[in-house]
Amino acid sequence: MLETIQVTTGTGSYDIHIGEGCVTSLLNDEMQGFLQQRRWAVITDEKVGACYSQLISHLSTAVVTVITLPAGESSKTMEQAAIVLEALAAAGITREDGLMALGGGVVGDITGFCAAIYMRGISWLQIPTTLLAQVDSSVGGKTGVNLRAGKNLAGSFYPPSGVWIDPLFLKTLPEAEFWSGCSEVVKYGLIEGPSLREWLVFHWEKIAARDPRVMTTLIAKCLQSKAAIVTADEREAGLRKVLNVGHTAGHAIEKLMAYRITHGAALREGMLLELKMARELRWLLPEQYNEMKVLVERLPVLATIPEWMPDELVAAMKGDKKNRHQQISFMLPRGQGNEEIRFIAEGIEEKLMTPEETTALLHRVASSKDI
Ligand SMILES: O=C(O)C(=O)C[C@@H](O)[C@H](O)[C@H](O)COP(=O)(O)O
Ligand SMILES: [Zn+2]
Repeated sequence: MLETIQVTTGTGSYDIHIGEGCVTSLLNDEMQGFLQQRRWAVITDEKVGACYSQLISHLSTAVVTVITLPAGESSKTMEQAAIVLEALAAAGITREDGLMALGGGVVGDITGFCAAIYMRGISWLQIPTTLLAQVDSSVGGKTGVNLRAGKNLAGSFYPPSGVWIDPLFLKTLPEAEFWSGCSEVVKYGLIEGPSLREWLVFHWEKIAARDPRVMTTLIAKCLQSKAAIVTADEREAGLRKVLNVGHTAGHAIEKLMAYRITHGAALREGMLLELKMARELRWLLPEQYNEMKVLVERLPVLATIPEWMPDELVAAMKGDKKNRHQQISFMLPRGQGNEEIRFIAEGIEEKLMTPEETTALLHRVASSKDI
């Protein structure tokens, strides 16, 4: 059984297919039909390539080359993208062919970036194998690489022509990668409100056990949320910024840790820090803050993160691409009493705080012990 969710944007529309075994069992006729439409260059990484070498060799007769990247965020660079582009040219990939990203978020981001610029743009396909990529980064068309100055600073919006999600890939995912993806899941819980949060709490044990049925529903819930947001605002002019909850602080932590920790490990700490900012501003009632914090804290601590000097955090956040007018931008939850909690881009649209006030708040929150 395949579930299909459509993403429609100004640049066209594409389908996200979710189904147990839709890739790993190679039984799905629709997927086979899709793959026969053109020749493909598969882009993967060392870990996925080693784990799924048989699958890759049987994927399709239309696969003409396999390009394998070193695993991990530290390979999401311009240098690595240049290596991929040269390999595509050497393999004779043309505009009529396509790139197939088989792997996690790093593989997807680099593949999409290369697809956007190779011969000024060729078709590409996402086959995400990690939870993080399945619930988040494979959808929405954000592609890119990191620069020394910060995370995802070079890239483009370049949607794939299709996304095929097989929850059975999660069976072989290392524990740390699994929980990294769960950080993005919890992020949807914060954005979507109490009903998704209650669903997550109720199913937490089954999620932790990677129950395939529950994981399929979970992925669909997250992507229904993301598809609606991206359909309404592909280019992140407004609404889409909500997907960056916890990310201003999270990206700064990743950068300060030289990308040696997972995105989800940093996101967990980033969400806690940003929730705390909202509490300090009294934008959340104590019980609202607690309910959200307790959900984030269900995630295991995935990395020992040093206690950052607030100055270092502020300096790292100053490079965030969401910033405007010297102002660090955060997506903070705001709710009063029984009012629905909504996220606002602090300091930008509503001009709620001056840059100095934001920095002072960050100092207060980052230097207090109970982050
Ligand atoms: O799709 C989006 O939009 C997101 O912000 C999803 C994030 O979870 C993801 O980490 C994204 O890559 C962050 O993008 P950036 O624009 O903040 O670099
Ligand atoms: Zn993210």
